[in-house]
Amino acid sequence: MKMAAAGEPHSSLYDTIVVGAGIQGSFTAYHLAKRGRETLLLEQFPLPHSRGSSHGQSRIIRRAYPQEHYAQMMAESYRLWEQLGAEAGAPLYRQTGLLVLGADTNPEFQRCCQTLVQHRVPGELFTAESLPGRFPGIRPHDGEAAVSDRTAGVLYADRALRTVQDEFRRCGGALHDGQKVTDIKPGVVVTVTTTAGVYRAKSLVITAGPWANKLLAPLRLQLPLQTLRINVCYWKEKVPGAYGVSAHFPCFMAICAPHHIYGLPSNEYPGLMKICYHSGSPADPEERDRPPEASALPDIERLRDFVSKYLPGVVPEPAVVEHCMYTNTPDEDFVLDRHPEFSNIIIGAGFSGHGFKLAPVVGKLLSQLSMGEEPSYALEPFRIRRFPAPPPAAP
Ligand SMILES: Cc1cc2nc3c(=O)[nH]c(=O)nc-3n(C[C@H](O)[C@H](O)[C@H](O)COP(=O)(O)OP(=O)(O)OC[C@H]3O[C@@H](n4cnc5c(N)ncnc54)[C@H](O)[C@@H]3O)c2cc1C
Ligand SMILES: O=C(O)[C@@H]1CCCC=N1
Repeated sequence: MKMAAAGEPHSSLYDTIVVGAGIQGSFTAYHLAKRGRETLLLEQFPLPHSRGSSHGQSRIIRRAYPQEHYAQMMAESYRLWEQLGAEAGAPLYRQTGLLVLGADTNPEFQRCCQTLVQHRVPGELFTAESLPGRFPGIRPHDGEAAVSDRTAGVLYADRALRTVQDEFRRCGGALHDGQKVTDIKPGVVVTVTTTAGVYRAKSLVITAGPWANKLLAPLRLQLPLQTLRINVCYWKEKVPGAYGVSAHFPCFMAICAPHHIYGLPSNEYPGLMKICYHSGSPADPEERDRPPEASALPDIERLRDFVSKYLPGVVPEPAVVEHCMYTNTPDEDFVLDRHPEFSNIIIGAGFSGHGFKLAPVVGKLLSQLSMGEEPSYALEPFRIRRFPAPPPAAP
C-alpha cells in the first residue's frame, strides 16, 4: 500500500476521502483502511474537540430497541466493539445492564420487550411492585413496568473515538485534522479543497454531523435535518456511589412524552449520575456556545421533576451541565445513502442522538457503499428518498 507521511503532500489519487472525524467518519475510515483502501480522513478542528456530537466520556450501548432494524444491527455492533477493544488492548465498554421504563400499555415499551425476546437478549420483566425490590433506587409509578437488557452498558466514548482513529492510522490511513473542507467538486474523481490543500479521490464519504447540510448545499442537496443543542446534565447522589457502577446500578431509558429521559450510573464524575433529556433547543453548530434564552430550557425543568419523582436518592438540581449536538431527522432514523445525483458521494447523517453504539456497523455500511459493494443490511429505513421532496425554490 502506498503511504504518505503525516503532513506530506499527497499528489496522487486516494480511493476514498472521508469528511468529518466524529465517531461515524472515523469508523468508516477504519473499515476502509482495514480493507486496504487508501483513505484520507479530514477533520476541521484540531483533535480531540468538543464541538460536535462524539465527545464526552460515556454513551449507552443497548440491544433494547423498539425498531427491529436497529436491534438486528446491534448484534454485529457489539462484536465489532469487542474486536476493536481487543485490537487496541483496551476495553471500550462496561456492562451495566439497562432498564427500559414505561407504562406497561405503551406501544414503544411493548415493542422493546418484543425485540428483546425475539433476539433472545437476556433480561427480566418487572412490575411497578417488583422493581424496587431489585433496584431500590428507582421508584416507578402505578401502571408502569420495566424490562431489563442485561447486555447493555456504557461505552467509554472519548477512549473509543481515540482508539478507532489510532487503529485507522495503524492500518495505513491518513488523518489530517485542523483542515476544514471548503469546497467539493463532484465527478468521476472528486476534488476536495480544504483550508490547507487540495485532494482527489475516487469516492467521498460525508459524515459531518451537525454541519452536514452546510457541506451538502453546494452539492444541490438539503436534508430535513434539525440541529439541537443538548444539555448534558450530571446530578449529585445523596449517598455517593448509591447509583454507581460499583453498586451495579444500571443505565435506564424512561419512555416519556414528548421525549425520553435516560440515565447512566455514576462513574465518570464520582458521586454524579448522568441524567439527560433526549432533546434540546434548535441551534446552528456555529452558535453552539451561545446559551439559549432561559425560557427555552424546559428540558432541565422536566429533568428536575423526573429526578424528584423517580430517583429519591438523587438531588433534583443539576450539579454540572455540559453540551453536545444532536442532528435529528423527522423520523429519527439515520441517513445512510448515496447522493441522488453523484453516486460516488456517500452520506452518513442524521444520527438523531442514538448513533454512537451503532457506529461500527454504520462505518461498515458507509465503507461498503463507497466501495460499490452490496451493503450487508437492507438500507430502506435510511434512504434519502423516504423524505418528501422539498418544494421548488421560488422563481
Ligand atoms: C448528549 C449526547 C448523548 C448521546 N448519547 C448517546 C448514547 O447514549 N448512545 C448512543 O448510541 N448515541 C448517543 N448519542 C449520539 C451519538 O453521540 C451521535 O449520534 C454520534 O456521535 C454522531 O457522530 P457523527 O460522527 O455523525 O457526528 P460528529 O461527532 O459531530 O462528527 C462530525 C465531524 O465532522 C466534522 N466536520 C464538519 N464539517 C466539516 C468540514 N467542513 N470539514 C472537515 N470536518 C468537518 C466536525 O468537526 C465533526 O468532528 C448522544 C449524543 C449526544 C450529543
Ligand atoms: O441511544 C441511547 O441509548 C441514548 C439513550 C436513549 C435516548 C438516546 N440516546
